[in-house]
This record gives sequence, structure tokens and C-alpha cells, in this order.
Amino acid sequence: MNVSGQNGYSEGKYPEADVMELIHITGLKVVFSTRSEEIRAVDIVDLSIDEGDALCLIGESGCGKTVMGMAAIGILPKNAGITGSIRYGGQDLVAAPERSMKQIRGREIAMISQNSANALNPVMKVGDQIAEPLLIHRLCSQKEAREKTLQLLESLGFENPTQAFDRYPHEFSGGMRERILIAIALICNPRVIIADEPTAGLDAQVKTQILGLIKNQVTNGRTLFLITHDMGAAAFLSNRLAVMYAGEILEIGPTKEVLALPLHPYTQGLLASLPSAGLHPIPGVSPSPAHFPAGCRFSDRCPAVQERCRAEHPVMIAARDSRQVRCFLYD
Ligand SMILES: Nc1ncnc2c1ncn2[C@@H]1O[C@H](COP(=O)(O)OP(=O)(O)OP(=O)(O)O)[C@@H](O)[C@H]1O
Ligand code: NI
Repeated sequence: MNVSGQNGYSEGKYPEADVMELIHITGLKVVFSTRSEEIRAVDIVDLSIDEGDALCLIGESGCGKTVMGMAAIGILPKNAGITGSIRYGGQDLVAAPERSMKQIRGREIAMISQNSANALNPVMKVGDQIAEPLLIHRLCSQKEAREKTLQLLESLGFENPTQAFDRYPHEFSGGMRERILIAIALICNPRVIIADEPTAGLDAQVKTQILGLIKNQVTNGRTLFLITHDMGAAAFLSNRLAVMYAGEILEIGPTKEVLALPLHPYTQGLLASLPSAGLHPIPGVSPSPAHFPAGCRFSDRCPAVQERCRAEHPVMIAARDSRQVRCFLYD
């Protein structure tokens, strides 16, 4: 068993005996209490991520993807109530006290957050922002932190790392700012990277470059938890795909298999809505997380809806080898 995370296996070649479950999420539920309602943002999720996996969580806006990522790293807003468990190593991250989370965050599990413009400190030199996690975790001296930062900047494509170190975020393009966020996430050499929409708002060429950088991490065996609504990014980066809808997972399996043969009508709809498939969007909108229907949450929009779907909430079932789906069609 390789615990360094650098196992060197290329995509799809994970010998069974060498695979270790790294994160195990069970019954995860996140509810936001607002003045007027309870918002069931994550309701209820079971999910495991093996060491070296690149798991992608895909789904439409508002389905709960970012909240899942924030829960995994313990940065949920104050009005969030969380239940269930997220096992990492010997710990349950849901129950862990903030001082334990501080040890894990950035060092073991790091997040590239969704909004690059807001995630960086506008009045702090980017070099200092990248080096900061090393100093917070007391992993090295200030001098070594600077060296490591310069090396990382270089490996992430900054032509003049010394000059980049002393600049401020606004002096960089969107693509370079995304690289800075990736550097902040990578600096402590964490086991797991959570990347939340890492290519949102970037033009096609820059997007390809950023995906390439993240792909290098995956190829080198780092565990990735990718959050996106970009099917192209999911197909390129992940080996497992979890389709999320209205706070729950509707389908999960090896990415290639899910894309080649989507089982859930929602996944089928998502794929049909891609430009390459002729842009046929799924009619209707997803239900509000304040008022989920009693039956299947996709039933109102589902072309294969049956009477049972409106009355009963389907559970996740094993449909074929290594695939699971939450749909009565496979019952
Ligand atoms: N602090 C909060 N208070 C109340 N509701 C919230 C809060 N944060 C998120 N939500 C709600 O939780 C639900 C899930 O939000 P989340 O940001 O996880 O969606 P998402 O899948 O990441 O969407 P997107 O693709 O747009 O980023 C949404 O209905 C959102 O409005
Ligand atoms: Ni999001």
C-alpha cells in the first residue's frame, strides 16, 4: 500500500490490492436555516473516495455540489447544520473539533475554491499567500517556504517566479489567478485536492491549460474531488462520476461507463443537453431544496416517469458491476 499518494499508476490502472479507501461519507446531510425556511442543500449523500481516485461530482447549479466540498473541509457557513459522517483516516470530520480540522485543512485536504476573484487576498503579495499554509502548519522556515513557492510557481507555468512572487492578484489574468489558487492548494503537498469549478469563467485555451495542470496531479496519484457542471472537464479528469440532483446522488460509476451508457434518465438528459449532442436541454427546473417532493426528486422532469415515482422516494440500487442508480427503472 502506497501512502505517499505518488503511486505512479496511469489512468484506469489501479490494482485492487493497492487501493485504499481514503474518504468515506455516509448519510451526509446539510441543512441551512434561514428566517423563513429550512434549505436541504445536501440530503442525503453516501460516497467513498479511494486513494488515487479522481471523483467528479456533477450536476446543475444549486444541487449542492459546493456545499459537499465545504462540508468535506469543514468550512460550512454558520447557519449550516450538518449530520452524518465523513471518515478520513481514523477521524470523523463532521465531529472533529476545529483544532483538528485546522491540522487537516490545507495540509491533508486542500480546496481550490469556486470563485478565484474572491478567494485571493487583494492586498497581500501572491507569493506570501502561496507560502502562508506552509508557515501556518509550521512545515518549514520562511526561507524554505519562499524557495518552495518559487519552485511551485515555476512548475505551474509562471515564467518569472521571482517577479510573480511580489505581485498582487489584480496584476494577473483570470487564468494566472486560477494557477495561484492551485499553488495555494498544492503547496503543502496534500493528499486530497477538492477543486470546485476550477475552469469557470476561463476561455477555452486557458481552460485546457488549467485542466492539464490538474490532470498532472491526478496522473501523479493525488486524490481529486472535482466539482463541476462541465461534462468535458469531468470526462477529461475523472475516473469516477457521481451525478448529483437536488441534494442527492442519482447515479455513480466509472466515468467512461456512465458516459457511454448513462442509466438514470437525468444523466441521459444531461448528456443530451451537451452541444455535441445537439443541445437538447432538460425541460423544467429542479425542485427547491426547501420543498422537495415526496417521491423521486426528478419525477416532474422525467420522460420515463411512472405513478410509483411520484409516491415513493427511490433508494440507490446496484444496477451492474460497480454502478449504482437511484431509479425504479432498474428495480
Ligand atoms: N449560506 C447559505 N444559506 C442558505 N442557503 C444556502 C447557503 N449556501 C448555499 N445555500 C443553498 O444550498 C443549495 C446548494 O448550493 P451549492 O452552492 O452547493 O450549489 P452548487 O451545486 O455548487 O451550484 P453551482 O453549480 O451554482 O455552484 C442552493 O440552494 C443554495 O442556495
Ligand atoms: Ni458550486
